[in-house]
Amino acid sequence: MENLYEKIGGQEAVSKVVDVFYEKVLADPTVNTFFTDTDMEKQRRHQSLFISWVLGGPNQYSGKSMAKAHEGMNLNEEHFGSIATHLAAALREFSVPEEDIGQVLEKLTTMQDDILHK
Ligand code: HEM
Repeated sequence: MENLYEKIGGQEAVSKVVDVFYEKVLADPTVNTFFTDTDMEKQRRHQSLFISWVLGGPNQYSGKSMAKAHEGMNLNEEHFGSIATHLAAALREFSVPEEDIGQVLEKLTTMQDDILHK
């Protein structure tokens, strides 16, 4: 991915995107029940570092692998679609061009097999 991380505005901007993303996730009954026992502050921190790396920024994520992080959740395509849609919508709110959003979604799709049915 050409450096979308820099284009968006670095770590600070990504953190704002992630805040908006989780507002949407927590308001969505399709997926919010998975997060009832989650420490959302830690989750936002990890997700910010992870998304930064996805966008072509520094690799500072030191959390679990995607398979490990979602182990025992038995997530399906619908769950994945909701999460991806909320991330796309959050990026859109920060005026990220559709073409760039498409690239992010493509990259997330490559992780689908690691995340689902675990
Ligand atoms: C695009 C797909 C996804 C990405 C990139 C992603 C990314 C992440 C990351 C980085 C973590 C943190 C792991 C850690 O702290 O070590 C995590 C944990 C988690 N994710 Fe995902 N995730 C995705 C899809 C989903 C879906 C579809 C769901 C459920 C609907 C979900 C629910 C959770 C939950 C509940 C946690 C654990 C929170 C806890 O430790 O309590 N994720 N995910």
